[in-house]
Amino acid sequence: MEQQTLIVVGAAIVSDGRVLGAQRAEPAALRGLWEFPGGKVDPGETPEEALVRECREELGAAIRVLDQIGADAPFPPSPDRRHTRPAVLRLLRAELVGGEPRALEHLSLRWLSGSELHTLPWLPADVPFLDPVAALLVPDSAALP
Ligand SMILES: Nc1nc2c([nH]c(=O)n2[C@H]2C[C@H](O)[C@@H](COP(=O)(O)OP(=O)(O)OP(=O)(O)O)O2)c(=O)[nH]1
Repeated sequence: MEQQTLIVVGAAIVSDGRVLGAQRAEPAALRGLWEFPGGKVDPGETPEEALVRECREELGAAIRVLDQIGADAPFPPSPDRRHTRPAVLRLLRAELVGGEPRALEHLSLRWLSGSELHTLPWLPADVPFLDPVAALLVPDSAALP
């Protein structure tokens, strides 16, 4: 039987021209790399519901999901085999509607301008999304008051 594709949703939360980047704590092979907050869509959940849940759990914040950025990007099984199904990363633009994000499960969080976005080591699946996300941001921090 063919395995169903695992959808991982990430949130490009944009506020004041910056996007929220999150630094992974685990697994060891991914520790220190940057990602968009989010996670796997659970059975019975829509991708949007999963993203709202993940942001509440990981950031302690409420978001509203807007539209999808780019197309689903396939990525390989996780190095620790926590998932072995074919997987795609779906990036959804979102806005904060409640609470200030906190690093409840990440090593750190940063609000990134367009130029800062490209200076960090991202998970490989995220790299193709950086240019379309940067287009939504102020070009660099110096441009902000
Ligand atoms: N959250 C998130 N995961 C990403 C991104 N890019 C990327 O390749 N991934 C990968 C890393 C993991 O292999 C997988 C998501 O796993 P996860 O551990 O964040 O998901 P989860 O919270 O649902 O995990 P679990 O502990 O319930 O198993 O997707 C991204 O931008 N955000």
